Amino acid sequence: MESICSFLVCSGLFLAIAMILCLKGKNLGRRTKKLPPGPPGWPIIGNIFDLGTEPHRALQELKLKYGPVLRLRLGSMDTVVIQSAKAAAQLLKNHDASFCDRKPLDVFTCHNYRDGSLAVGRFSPYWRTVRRLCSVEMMTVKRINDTASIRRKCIDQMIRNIEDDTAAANARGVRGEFTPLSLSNGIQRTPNVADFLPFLKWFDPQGLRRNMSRDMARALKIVEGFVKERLEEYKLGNEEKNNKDFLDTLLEFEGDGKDWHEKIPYERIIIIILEMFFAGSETTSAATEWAMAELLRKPEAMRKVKEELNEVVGENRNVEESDIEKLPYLQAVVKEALRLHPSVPLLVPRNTMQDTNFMGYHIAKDTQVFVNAWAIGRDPDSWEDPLTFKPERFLGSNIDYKGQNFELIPFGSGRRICIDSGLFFSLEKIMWASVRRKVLTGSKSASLVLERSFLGTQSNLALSSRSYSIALKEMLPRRSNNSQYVDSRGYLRFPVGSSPVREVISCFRVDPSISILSKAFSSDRPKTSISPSKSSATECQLPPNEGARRVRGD
Ligand code: HEM
Repeated sequence: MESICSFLVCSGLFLAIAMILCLKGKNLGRRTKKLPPGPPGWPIIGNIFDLGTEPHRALQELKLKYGPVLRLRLGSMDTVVIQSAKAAAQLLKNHDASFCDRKPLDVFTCHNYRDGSLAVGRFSPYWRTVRRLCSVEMMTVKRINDTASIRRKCIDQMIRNIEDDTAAANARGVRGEFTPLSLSNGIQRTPNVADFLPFLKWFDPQGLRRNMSRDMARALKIVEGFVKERLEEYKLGNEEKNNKDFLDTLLEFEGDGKDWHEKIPYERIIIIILEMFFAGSETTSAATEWAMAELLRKPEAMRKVKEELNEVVGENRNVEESDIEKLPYLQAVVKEALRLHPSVPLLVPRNTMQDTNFMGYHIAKDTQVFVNAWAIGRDPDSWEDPLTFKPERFLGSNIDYKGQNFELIPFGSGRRICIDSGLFFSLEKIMWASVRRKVLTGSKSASLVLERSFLGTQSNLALSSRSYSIALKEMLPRRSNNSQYVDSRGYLRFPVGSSPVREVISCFRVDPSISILSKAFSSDRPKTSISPSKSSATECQLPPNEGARRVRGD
């Protein structure tokens, strides 16, 4: 008996010593490997507070001290931040295969969203399959061109809706707000501490998973309606064989014999379609608003845009998408706005697939990676006079945002680059078509409030009944240049007759279906002081096949 006891004690001691040695060895290993520099962190929380309320800015400041490759510990999550064009090229070109995974975030576990998602899903055979389907079946020049007239129609419809909503709000003497999809509000505006401190996941301390679950359920239900209608059409034999769209492709897909060998599950198809809505709506509207805001601040650039439009398009017709090639200044404005205000300043965080030697530093598997596209777009090493809005810098330059020029990466680069920059361009073009239209006259007006959020350039659009004004915190340090437009609160203001702000608002919703979604989301939001007007109410009660037609784009 005694010998058994001493055997157990000895074994226990031996195991404990072995474990301690093992842990020490691991730490020693980490210490002997060169890690990127970074600020010291607090116990448990690490560097969470170093991010501040505007992480892209805080990180840019840290770059001054620690250089373009920075290491942070956010709770238990090792994080690396890339902040120069050179380092981004190394990461997204030379080491893309090691960094093309996404970090699984807690809110995306709701309704198994992550399993069906392209944008936040893990790098996997499923991801490869859906990505390929998007490139081959959706984001083709032909598909985008074929749907030009639909976008035109949608924009016209939106202008009407906005007019109705504004009129209704004015009649009631209230302020109306058009808020972006709350689905992404929830995700993007607030960092989730449960991602950094996994033991908090159970408690969901900020209620983010709960809110996401609620909003996601509603969104998925709406999109499921589209899918069901299409399946009904199949049953009735009403589908148009020659005019297949992306939803048809997803429903009919039966595997590619390579990465995926079966049909895509119904639940995942719904997630993919939903994702196309919200990945493309706020990004595009934020980019549009920033471009307009910069132009409003730069009357000279605005004048040039108008002159170019008048010259190429003339007074009497709307801009067509085919005009875009002949509008180099307009294209330069779009690039310049995206340089200064990338819609997703830190891109979508990557996750390291394996231990990697990156620019002489050891980056361990499962490290989260931010690429600060915002800081890179303002880096004096890449850009002359980086803080000035100067579209001319792109005239005669080959620099583009398609992922090959790492000083300009608002759409990312590499395997996980945004699936679209062509459609965005088409939408921008439509925006400019609206710019050309005469702004409504009269005493009614609106205020456009752009607020930075966690990721930096999410915006809130608000309509009021006094005058057009724009509050751009980003621009306030430079507001003295525009004193004639600055009010006592530091808001930039523009008289109704001279401002195309209303037209920008008309572009805020990319598609009526998105409008339906966002109205569904915002209807019970406490800050929303405008209730759906007659027009939006009508829109929410679509006839049975209307939703499906809209997704397809009839
Ligand atoms: C101004 C417009 C847009 C901007 C600035 C933008 C920006 C981005 C960025 C920064 C990423 C992450 C790239 C990376 O990790 O390297 C991304 C990914 C993505 N975007 Fe966009 N985007 C825009 C429009 C759109 C549109 C219109 C759609 C769809 C219709 C879309 C769908 C997606 C999807 C599905 C992904 C995930 C790709 C993947 O992980 O494989 N985006 N976008």
